[in-house]
Amino acid sequence: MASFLIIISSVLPLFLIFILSKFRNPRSKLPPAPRGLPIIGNLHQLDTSNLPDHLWQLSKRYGPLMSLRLGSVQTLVVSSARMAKEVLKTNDAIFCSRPVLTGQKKITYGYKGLILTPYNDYWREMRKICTLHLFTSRRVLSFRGDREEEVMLMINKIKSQIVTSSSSSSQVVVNLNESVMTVTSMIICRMAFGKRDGPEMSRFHGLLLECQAVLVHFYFRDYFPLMGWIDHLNGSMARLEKNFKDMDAFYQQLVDEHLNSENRPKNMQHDIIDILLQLKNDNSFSLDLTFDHIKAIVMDIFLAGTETSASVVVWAMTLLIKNPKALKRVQEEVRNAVGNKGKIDEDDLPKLDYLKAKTLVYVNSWAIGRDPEYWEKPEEFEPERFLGSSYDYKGTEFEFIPFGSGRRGCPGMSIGATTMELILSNLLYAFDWKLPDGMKGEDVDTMTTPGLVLHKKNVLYLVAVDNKIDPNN
Ligand code: HEM
Repeated sequence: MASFLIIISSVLPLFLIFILSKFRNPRSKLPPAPRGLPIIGNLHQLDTSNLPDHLWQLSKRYGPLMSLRLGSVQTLVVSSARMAKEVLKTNDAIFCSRPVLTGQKKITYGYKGLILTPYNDYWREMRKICTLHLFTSRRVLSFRGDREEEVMLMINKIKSQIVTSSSSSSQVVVNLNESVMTVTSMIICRMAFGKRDGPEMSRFHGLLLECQAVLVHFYFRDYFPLMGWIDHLNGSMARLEKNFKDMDAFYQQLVDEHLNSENRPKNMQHDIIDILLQLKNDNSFSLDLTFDHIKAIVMDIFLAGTETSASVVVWAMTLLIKNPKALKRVQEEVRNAVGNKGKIDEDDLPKLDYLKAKTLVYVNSWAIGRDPEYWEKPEEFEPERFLGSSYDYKGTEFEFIPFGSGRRGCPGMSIGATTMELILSNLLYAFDWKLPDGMKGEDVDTMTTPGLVLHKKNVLYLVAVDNKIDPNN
């Protein structure tokens, strides 16, 4: 049996969607399901404009374990903490694999990475390599300077826009999605290959966006095996091939630069490509690391690490601007914690209890996070519920699993959590935030777009008002 967490969602640890074997026994008993059509099953019934909400509504009718048929693929949808525990803990070994899908197979060099790789001996060895060498606390700490520097660059950029804008009121409208996405991808670029600037980097960001699109694209062959020819006819396969070739050429160039690194000072040779090249030379694992493995892991880190953290911050700002009381409280906390220091650094984060309770609450907004068996007033934005409570997000409490759980749980949790807290706290520290003229809190929507990460559908534009604290203090 294969399983797959379709939505690596920083925002909505909501529905665990598991794809069962395409070749299951047709007489086996499946959980309740909406009635589907021959051949396409339930595909036509899925409202992808807000899939989590739609699945949640369906789960109220068909139960916390519901089955859906997507073409020839039988799928289970898990929508309660109790069922999540059954799947992720009791039956973790059965459900921790991933399905083989066209876009993912191609982009991951035939599953040479970690995230999308089916559960097998290869995955186990790869997970060991990553856990022992890429995601240790020492390694997370070694990238601290990169994170802090990039966050301050973002804050300074917004400040400079305020200065250069013609407005006399020290404020500017900020596209939060863009600002936050830029800072998270710069942090990951520096971690992964030690640089952030240059014309090839802006091309890379375009390629990465296209890569995410081809990954979640609907390929007929995945759901209707006899109709794979349509993927050629409609250009999907050519588009996938092109993106793979472009990404591969970009990564190969980086690997080559790292191999010819006489010009790079030794103390700068600590990015992920350096580490992987070193491991390749050491030859101390049962699998022979090739350049394709290295490129697949770098790909994973981009796919797993960029949009997740960015999306969390955008959702957090969305909920805060809709809840002025919570916004005021969290800003007071952040500013009281550091006074006039000028910025929040990573040493300050442990002091920010309310900020953490806030970043916890938004990941808690759908299905499992709305399970009335576990949560009082589950749909209300109440960061206070996490204050002084023992909830953590490490996957041991099944009513709350933003980073997944079990053997496939997120190994980048610590990097992800630190990055999002650092960005959010500095945005709240440096600026007062308000809605653009004429808008009210209720006008800010919470619609989502489906994908590897569940993003806010419409861009969040907010007005940043300079709080006159000098970040370069
Ligand atoms: C707020 C940020 C993040 C969130 C919410 C998040 C969430 C998740 C989730 C839900 C999973 C799937 C777990 C499962 O299948 O049970 C996952 C897997 C993964 N994440 Fe993260 N993640 C974040 C940041 C990061 C970062 C920064 C990195 C790396 C630098 C990373 C690397 C990975 C990898 C490699 C996997 C695959 C693990 C495997 O399949 O064995 N994540 N993440």
